[in-house]
Amino acid sequence: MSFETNATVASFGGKLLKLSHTSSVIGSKMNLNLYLPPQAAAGTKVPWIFYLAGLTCTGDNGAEKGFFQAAAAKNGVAIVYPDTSPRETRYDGDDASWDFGRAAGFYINASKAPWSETYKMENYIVDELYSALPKEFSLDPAKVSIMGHSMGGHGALTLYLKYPTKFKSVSAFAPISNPINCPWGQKAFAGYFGDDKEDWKKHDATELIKSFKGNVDILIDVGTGDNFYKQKQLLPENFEEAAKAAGHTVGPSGVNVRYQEDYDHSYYFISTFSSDHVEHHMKFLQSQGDLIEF
Ligand SMILES: N[C@@H](CCC(=O)N[C@@H](CSC=O)C(=O)NCC(=O)O)C(=O)O
Repeated sequence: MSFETNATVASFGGKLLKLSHTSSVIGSKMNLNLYLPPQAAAGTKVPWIFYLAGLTCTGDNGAEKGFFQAAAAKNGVAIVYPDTSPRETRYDGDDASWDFGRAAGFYINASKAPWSETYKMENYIVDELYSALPKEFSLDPAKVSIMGHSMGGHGALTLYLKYPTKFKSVSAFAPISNPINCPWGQKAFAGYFGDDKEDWKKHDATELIKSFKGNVDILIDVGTGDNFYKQKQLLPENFEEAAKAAGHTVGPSGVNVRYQEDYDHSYYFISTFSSDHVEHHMKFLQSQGDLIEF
């Protein structure tokens, strides 16, 4: 597979590539952004982090408003910003609401028709992009981490917990932490999987942490002024409680949920803490080359 580079934008000494490709998993064209830090220019294979965006987003939201590039350039790490759903194949009702269908792919492989034909964002991330990107760009195939926001935070947590050997570390901003028990998740899972709630549990971070045996050094930030948190769409406490009951450490160096006073759900919140998240991942992704200060 090859990626087409539609634009190259200079950013913090590195380059943001606006890419498209024909996805064999999704079955149509997909767009994404890839930030390559200055250290990648010399051909050094740098570590990289997926940033999974939330409902209504494309790969542009995080790249334009997350402020990840400053910390990524300093630490010599690349950031991949995929899209949030298939775009070209259209189904009845895919635009009927902003929390299901287009731009709401939930990073799962749908099992219910018609979504099951193309809504395979899980395989798109963990198989296709995971293996194709390092073949074409200066990325180390063995040093990959994952983070995300809201629906993308659910994606990051669940993909890490499902595929712990693929990702060195995970973090999340305001993640949907227990989708089977919140309105967003219940709507999406009923639509993409049908009514078997036992099946839903396989895609729920709070359920997955109960039987997870690996490393749980997970950074999560949640704003106390986040309206979606107040409306109980995020439920981070359920994730903490399940982790604790399963014997995992809750707190620094464990499941570390930081409740950030007054912050909301927006990219003002994400950009405030984005460098903390890059630094968190760098504990697990050995830094390449010297730090660069801007
Ligand atoms: N249209 C909605 C608000 C949608 C929204 O807030 N989306 C968030 C992610 S929510 C969970 O996944 C987002 O990241 N938006 C893009 C942005 O750039 O802020 C409404 O009307 O409430």
